[in-house]
Amino acid sequence: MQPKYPSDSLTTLTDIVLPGETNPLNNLFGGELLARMDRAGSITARRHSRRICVTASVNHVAFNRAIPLGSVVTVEAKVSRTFKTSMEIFIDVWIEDRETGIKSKANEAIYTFVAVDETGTPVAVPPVEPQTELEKLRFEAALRRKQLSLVLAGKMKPHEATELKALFIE
Ligand SMILES: CC(=O)SCCNC(=O)CCNC(=O)[C@H](O)C(C)(C)COP(=O)(O)OP(=O)(O)OC[C@H]1O[C@@H](n2cnc3c(N)ncnc32)[C@H](O)[C@@H]1OP(=O)(O)O
Repeated sequence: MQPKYPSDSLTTLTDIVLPGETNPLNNLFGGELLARMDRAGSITARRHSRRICVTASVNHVAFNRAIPLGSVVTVEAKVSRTFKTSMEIFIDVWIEDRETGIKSKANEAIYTFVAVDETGTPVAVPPVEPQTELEKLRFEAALRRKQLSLVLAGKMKPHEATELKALFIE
């Protein structure tokens, strides 16, 4: 299969935070942000693979900054690495200052999607070729994140997670 660039399937969703989407502190509810990230990530996975894609795992989420009511929130989803049938999608979340328009990073997350056929059976996806320095860094680290996710899900034995183990051995 022909490799694709991360920019080929980049998805950017911009939306405002409405009163029904906030917690008692008037900040964006975490579950609402997870849903927005899942939507953006699944569109990226579908654009990359041109297949039906399902969320296999949420590997990491960092709610670093609260997002206040009325904020304009941009969710950016990019393929960071592909394996056989799965795709790691990196999500960056930005909020935009109302007066200056300057965007600052609020949160990030890493999701895994799997491409499937009409019966739900996993199918192969095209490789991804990172271009920028950040894309290359995220690509390099993705295998150990996959191994960690599989170990935590009980789908890989810890001793098989060679890339992950190498992190802890000088
Ligand atoms: C967009 C949405 O919200 S969809 C709705 C929510 N999601 C769902 O309903 C998905 C339900 N789950 C499923 O359908 C299945 O468990 C699947 C398709 C995700 C995986 O099916 P499995 O039978 O486990 O297939 P299999 O073992 O071949 O794994 C398929 C790939 O997923 C990867 N995978 C499975 N679980 C995980 C996990 N927890 N973390 C990382 N990767 C995983 C496997 O490593 C494999 O990757 P590879 O082919 O690239 O090496």
